[in-house]
Amino acid sequence: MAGAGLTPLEVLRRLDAGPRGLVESEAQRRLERYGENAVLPQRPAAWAWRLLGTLRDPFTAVLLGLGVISAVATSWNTACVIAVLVAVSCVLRSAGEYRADRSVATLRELIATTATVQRRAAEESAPLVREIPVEELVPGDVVRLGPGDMVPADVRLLRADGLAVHQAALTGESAPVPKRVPDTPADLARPLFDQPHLCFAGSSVTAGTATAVVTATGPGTHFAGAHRGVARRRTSAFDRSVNGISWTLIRFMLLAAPLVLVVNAVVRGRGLETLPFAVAVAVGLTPEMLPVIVTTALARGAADLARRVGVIVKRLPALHDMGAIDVLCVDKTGTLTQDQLAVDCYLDADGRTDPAVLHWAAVNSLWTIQLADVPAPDALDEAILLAAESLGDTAADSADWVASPPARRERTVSAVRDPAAARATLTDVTGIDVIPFDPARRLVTAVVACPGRHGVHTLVVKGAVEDVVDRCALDDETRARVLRLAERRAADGLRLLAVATADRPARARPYTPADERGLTLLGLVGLRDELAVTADDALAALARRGVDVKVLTGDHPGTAARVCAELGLEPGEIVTGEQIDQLDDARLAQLAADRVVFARCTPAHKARIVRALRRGGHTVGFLGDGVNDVPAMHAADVALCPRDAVDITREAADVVLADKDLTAIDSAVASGRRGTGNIATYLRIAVSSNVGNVISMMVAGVLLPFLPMLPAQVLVQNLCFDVSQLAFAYDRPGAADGGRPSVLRPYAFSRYITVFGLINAAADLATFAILGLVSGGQTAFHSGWFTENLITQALVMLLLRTAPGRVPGALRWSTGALAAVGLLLPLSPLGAALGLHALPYPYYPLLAVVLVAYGAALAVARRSPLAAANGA
Ligand SMILES: Nc1ncnc2c1ncn2[C@@H]1O[C@H](COP(=O)(O)OP(=O)(O)OP(=O)(O)O)[C@@H](O)[C@H]1O
Ligand SMILES: [Mg+2]
Repeated sequence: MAGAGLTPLEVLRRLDAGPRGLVESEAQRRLERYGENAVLPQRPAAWAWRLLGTLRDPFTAVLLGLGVISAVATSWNTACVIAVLVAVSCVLRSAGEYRADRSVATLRELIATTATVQRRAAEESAPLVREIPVEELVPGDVVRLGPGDMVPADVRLLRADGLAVHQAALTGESAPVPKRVPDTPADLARPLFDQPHLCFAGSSVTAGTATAVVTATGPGTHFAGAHRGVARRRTSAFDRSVNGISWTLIRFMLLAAPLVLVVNAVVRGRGLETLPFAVAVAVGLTPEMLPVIVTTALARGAADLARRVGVIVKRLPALHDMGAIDVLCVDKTGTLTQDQLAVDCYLDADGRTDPAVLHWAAVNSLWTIQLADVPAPDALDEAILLAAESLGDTAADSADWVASPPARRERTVSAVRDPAAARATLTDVTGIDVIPFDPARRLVTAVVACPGRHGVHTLVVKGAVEDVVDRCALDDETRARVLRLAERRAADGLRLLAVATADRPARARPYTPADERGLTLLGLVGLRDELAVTADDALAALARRGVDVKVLTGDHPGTAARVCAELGLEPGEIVTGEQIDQLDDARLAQLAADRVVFARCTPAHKARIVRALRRGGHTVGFLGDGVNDVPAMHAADVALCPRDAVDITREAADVVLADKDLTAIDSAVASGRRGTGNIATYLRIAVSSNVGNVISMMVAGVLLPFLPMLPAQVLVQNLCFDVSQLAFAYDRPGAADGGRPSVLRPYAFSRYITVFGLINAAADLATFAILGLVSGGQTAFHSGWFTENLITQALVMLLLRTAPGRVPGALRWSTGALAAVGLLLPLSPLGAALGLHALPYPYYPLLAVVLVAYGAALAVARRSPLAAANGA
């Protein structure tokens, strides 16, 4: 890190920067030099880079390998055709990706994380403070930090005021660490992350403000260093299916080519002259358009989602995974509910209304917000303060804690019907310390000094009922009574908090969770949260699609059950975090699959449940909005969040819902399934006909005294197939495909391609027989087979798509063109160049007979159980 032991001025000088900020033109130069400030650099926008990026997939690598072999064997025709194939594939893919990027770009801006930077228009201009996308930060930039910001790069503080940062992503330490500009030169003996004047990318500001100079950006940051080479997430559903099948095919192809060589050598005594032919067969067997189809199908889906329902797909494979999910786990507040809480009741331990309970809850809320300097006040604390205000507590005036939307304010005021209970104002008490909320402890404690009580500190604790009650000095009977009361109110759908206090001798030492003991219980505060408007429709739609919804919440089991019931989701028996702790992974996997609601979950529980479900063979999505959902989001196949989720949650999400509407999830699932359906159709059809062709080429190679097709012919035919099959990216898969999760199942897939590959080979062999009858010559044989192959391919494309009914335009055109090329190319000069020529007339009616028989065989086989589980 630049300048750990230097004074701020020395650091600025080293970075060739000043406290007034960089000049814009210089910042631009540095951006070009250092690149974007992104840990995983965004896909470069330049065309050349895009094209290079598309060379990385396995099929292209295999094709290039085969091209090199052909060039070495001086088979220039083959090498040229392969080069054309690679070029077509790369151009089409990058065009698809580019279109997809463009369509989400505007939406992406809505959710972009920004940094507050201080820059100057020219050398002598006054500094201007403005927001820029984090990616545009450069070393030497002067940035401002405030509560809730992600630290945008590695920075060195120039000024700091009460700054505390959360650096768990770097150190695993969950408590915020204070940061300041030291008066004396820094103590270099301390570990880097403990240096008080340095903050690092990957951490977030929990309190205070600062001005700092950027010392390193993007790949140069410590965060990037720590995460280099570490996969961000485990293999997703996409990797498992599409990539899995790709590799199976590549292995198959690598076997087939040597087999062709060996068979020809053994049976016909041919030597290395069959090498170009073997290479061509290998190329023919590769579904090299798969990456193009995948990109085009998914990019079209993503663009359509962005335009129609405001869904941002951050990485394309996530859309495939959306189509594959069969379980969607959701957090409750802010997803199923609106997170617009309003106080409904405040009760003492006996269930009687007691304003003192609300008062102390408000003391806790006020000082939590003030002292912990939380980024954005919790909706829960806002609601409590508003309710207290309407009771006469003057919190809102004296402490500008938050500006609330008027609608929320009104609802709260009308909910509190006891204005006579005005109490001592909140600000009479003075905040001393706070032990911030922690989703594992489920408590927050404010330590305050009350007027007129010298030498006494009062701990005010509020949190989940069970956790607060556990820390109170209560007899068993009272304890049971309070828990029963909580259960009754939770069953009404209220979100409940218990409030307790304790007096302690005043002290200077900071307070810790160990002090939260021997409390006096005051009572409960109940809050109501409206259900999200479209949540019930969304759940019903997902159920129709065969996606199980599970609720993973930190809330009370009763509250969770009630919310589910109101949304039409049968809650069944509820599992609690405590029960989860008793289970080993296997039992948890079983339980997680069977049950619907999991309450009192810590972030770790949520992640464990997701992992258990995945281990049980499910493809899992997780929709969450809070910091406490991030571990589960990382564990899931695909992570979703609403647009107003906190920065780091949006960071973790693959799919962001820009509108409040949860039914957008259903659209995303449908779109994912459509994309996957098209990919599956392509794979089934392309691979089964390729397999058929290889079988017939092997057989023909053995039977004939000449090569059954010249290498260039194999490749041109393959190029025609590939181009026509691109139409599948635009197909509408059958309605049935939308009703269940779309996963490519390798076993069903292999069976399918074997059956249809054999039918295809049978048609080819029938053609050979006819060709043998009509004319025996090598050129006639090549031409006849070429025509037959292209037409059968067009037939297969029409007959084996999953969707019944109308054939979309793109497919009609491409199959028509394919058949026309098959019939006409041998008649053209280009055909002559490839060694093809017109066929004798008697051939055509015979060919028609073969084609009709082939079409009938396909139609029958399609209805058989062999094609039923068709691999998608
Ligand atoms: N600001 C707060 N002060 C005190 N207690 C809180 C606060 N926020 C949450 N709690 C308690 O902690 C529990 C867990 O809350 P948390 O927000 O971690 O759970 P969650 O899983 O996000 O819940 P949800 O599904 O409702 O979003 C809540 O049920 C509540 O009892
Ligand atoms: Mg939550």
